[in-house]
Amino acid sequence: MKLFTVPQIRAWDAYTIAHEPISSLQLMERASTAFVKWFCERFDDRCTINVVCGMGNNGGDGLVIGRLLLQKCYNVHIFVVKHSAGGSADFEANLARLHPMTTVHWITESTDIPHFAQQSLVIDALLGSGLSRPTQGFLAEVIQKINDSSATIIAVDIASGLLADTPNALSDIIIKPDYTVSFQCPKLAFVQPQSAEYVGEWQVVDIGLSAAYAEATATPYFFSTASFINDFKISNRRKKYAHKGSFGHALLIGGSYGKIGAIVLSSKACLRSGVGLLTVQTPRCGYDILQTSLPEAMALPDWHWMVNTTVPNIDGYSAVGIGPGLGKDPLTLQLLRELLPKLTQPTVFDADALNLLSEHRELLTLLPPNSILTPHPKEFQRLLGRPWQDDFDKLSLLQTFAQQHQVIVCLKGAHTAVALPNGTLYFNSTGNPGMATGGSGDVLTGIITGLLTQGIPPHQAAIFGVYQHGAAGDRAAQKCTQPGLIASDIINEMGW
Ligand SMILES: NC(=O)C1=CN([C@@H]2O[C@H](COP(=O)(O)OP(=O)(O)OC[C@H]3O[C@@H](n4cnc5c(N)ncnc54)[C@H](OP(=O)(O)O)[C@@H]3O)[C@@H](O)[C@H]2O)[C@@H](O)CC1
Ligand SMILES: Nc1ncnc2c1ncn2[C@@H]1O[C@H](COP(=O)(O)OP(=O)(O)O)[C@@H](O)[C@H]1O
Ligand SMILES: [K+]
Repeated sequence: MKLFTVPQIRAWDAYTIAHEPISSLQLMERASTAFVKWFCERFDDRCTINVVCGMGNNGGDGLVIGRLLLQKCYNVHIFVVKHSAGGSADFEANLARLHPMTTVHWITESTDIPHFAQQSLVIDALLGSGLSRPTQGFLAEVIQKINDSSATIIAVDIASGLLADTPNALSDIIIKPDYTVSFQCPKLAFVQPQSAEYVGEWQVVDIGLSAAYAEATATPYFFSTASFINDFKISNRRKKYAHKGSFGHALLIGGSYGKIGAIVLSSKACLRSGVGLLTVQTPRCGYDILQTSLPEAMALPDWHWMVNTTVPNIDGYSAVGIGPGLGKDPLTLQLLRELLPKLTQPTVFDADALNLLSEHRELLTLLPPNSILTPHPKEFQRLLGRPWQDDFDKLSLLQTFAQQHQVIVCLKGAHTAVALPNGTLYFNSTGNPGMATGGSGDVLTGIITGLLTQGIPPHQAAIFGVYQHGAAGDRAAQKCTQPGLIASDIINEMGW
């Protein structure tokens, strides 16, 4: 799914209105109907609902939502914050439609702000994507009062005061919703850690904006949904006469004394991704551990007891993964230095392989094009050599890094962002905080190395691998709960 900026979404609305054709008033009705459908599936008519509206089209949505809920016999109170002399045309039209049904409570000064009771619901329709400046005055006071209440808050389209495509100032006063129900496509802010408290649990509802516009409009941002991933057509079917040679031979290099588990986890995940053969280079202290815990893998023990030091003969391997548990010993650095110019096969760099690259930045120029790097935010900061100002700055640095080095970077975390060498970014839709546990990233390295080994092109291996890793994590969390989840559970749930 493509992610669009606010100006693009506005153009998308206008294109749909012109080409469907549909009036903007009807489009508002359609959007609000989609919201109400979502709402009624979750909340019954025993609750008290406060719809708090502004005077733009987001407020217009609020008025329609209020009317539709009244028609469904919900207990609805409608408030309008008078932040400008007149409302948008669609707001005014819907205000007129509401009058025979109920009284609208106008908020014109601080003393008009109601108390929102603990058990009630607040539908936030103050400001949407038309936010043009920070909230102030009694509008900000209303937001503060809603946030201070214990009511359940549901934002219409986007939380009032939250900027969709650019960072907010720390001092901005913004609704902190429990849920955001957004129209047609997620906003960029929804996949940034810094906006988390201003988004809550979010869901996109389809309001039937033009498919032709979406197809024709370019964007660097994508959201990897199930249907998007299915379009890759990466099959889980194996041909009847397939043999182990049909699925490639992976080489994983990693582990050091005390961190052999990391490379074992990667190895297990690599095997489960479907590779024909797997060879694992570990220091000698890892030999018995690997052979015992994973008899399916072949071991290539380094002469050194504690760390990897030897550049293996990489001829014949379909793909390479290096880093989990690797350590940063000077002898291992030497290995990496000598390995880099020899690599002709697709390669994944993770963990200490990335840290060594950060500490010896001249090595970055030796990365083969389309290599896949899988840093967590701290590792990415080390690769950059400097911190970022905010999440949007981070995204732009990520795009630039991928373009400059012609590599694929999977910046891990909730909504892992995969940056391609052409500057596009794919935000992942799967995964859960249960995966914030040691070894989860090692599993990802094994999965992506395994996909590369089977001949899947690097950009697909990265996006698909990240998606499937999160999906396996979601299945694992269903079984073990989020706190109970460990990295091995992700491996046990792998399969596509
Ligand atoms: N057909 C469509 O387009 C559809 C649109 N849809 C809905 O429309 C929403 C976007 O609507 P919108 O563009 O009218 O913007 P919205 O956020 O309601 O506010 C704009 C008003 O607020 C004002 N204002 C801004 N910032 C302010 C501040 N800090 N403090 C005070 N005032 C402030 C601003 O004033 P101005 O900047 O002009 O001075 C203007 O008067 C979108 O999120 C979705 O919910 C859906 O129905 C689907 C169909
Ligand atoms: N809150 C979260 N939501 C979704 N996925 C997460 C979350 N926290 C961590 N993950 C995933 O778990 C993995 C953690 O990787 P990493 O930090 O490298 O762990 P390790 O080094 O212990 O293997 C990443 O793939 C990341 O996307
Ligand atoms: K809103």
